[in-house]
Amino acid sequence: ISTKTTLAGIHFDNCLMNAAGVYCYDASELNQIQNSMAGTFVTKTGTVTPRTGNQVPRYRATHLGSINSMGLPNKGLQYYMDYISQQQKAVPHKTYFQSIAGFNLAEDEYLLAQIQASDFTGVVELNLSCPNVPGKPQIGYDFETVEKILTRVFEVYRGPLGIKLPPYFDIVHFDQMATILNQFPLAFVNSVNSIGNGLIIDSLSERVTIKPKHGFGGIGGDYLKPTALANVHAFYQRLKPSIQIIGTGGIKSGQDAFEHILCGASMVQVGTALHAEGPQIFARLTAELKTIMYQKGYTTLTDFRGKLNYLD
Ligand SMILES: O=C(O)c1[nH]c(=O)[nH]c(=O)c1Cl
Repeated sequence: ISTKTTLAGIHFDNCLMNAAGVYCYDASELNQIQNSMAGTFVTKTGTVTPRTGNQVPRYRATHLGSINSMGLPNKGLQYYMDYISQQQKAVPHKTYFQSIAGFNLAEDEYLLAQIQASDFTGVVELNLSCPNVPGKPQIGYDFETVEKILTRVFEVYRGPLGIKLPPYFDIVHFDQMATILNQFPLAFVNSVNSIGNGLIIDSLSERVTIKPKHGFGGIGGDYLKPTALANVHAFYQRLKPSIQIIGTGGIKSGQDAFEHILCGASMVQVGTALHAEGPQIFARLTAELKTIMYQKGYTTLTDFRGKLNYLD
């Protein structure tokens, strides 16, 4: 029984990995993912220059998930490129993901030009969905801008590249986004990022739980799972077969991973639960997923990927 997968024509021994932003801020955290059962890692979204991010407390977990308004704290693209360059030499049989975000089209072009000019042989995840940079809109909800960015991106970048999208909540939005995305040679679409601008309250103290943005922040975990599964399946149904799906949101058990794959995911990313449990979670999730596959008589992910049944 194998949980291996292929994405962008590249083989991964395991379909489980971290979600950008969790356990991937610096070399210490990335080493822990690298030394876990995860199939690979994605870096914290890298920007043109390092960022300290928003004021703490900026992350809070509840028994049902998490809220965060980190504000894109990161070491800057070059730090992550240097780390991946080192890992490509030290552990060459794995392929790594670099998450990036520019604050405008020029920055997107600059980041991609830097990667193109480097020895990077991995996969780029362009984050179009950070909800927590005050004053900056969620690009993923501005369809015209998404199309403009992707047009330029594929004029300048030639390697495998996918995008991280916010969750959508309207069937027509799935249709409109899929129509736009199907124009481009995307390697994948990663659905979903956190549900933007939720609010979790401590009713005892009658206060919000994180400092930035009056307590508003991206929602992850159990709260997010039904939305994540819907976005994974909606895009799986609508996108051309060459654009694969990475499923992110609400994965804390082998069953959750199984459900994302049943909805069409080729790779699954773990955020909130990884933050709570640590990198040993990948051993647990892999074992649980294999047990489910065994019980159902499946030996590979292709036996059930995308084969969700309807009631009609
Ligand atoms: O506040 C953040 O750093 C953040 N937080 C999220 O929940 N998703 C993102 O894409 C980012 Cl960039």
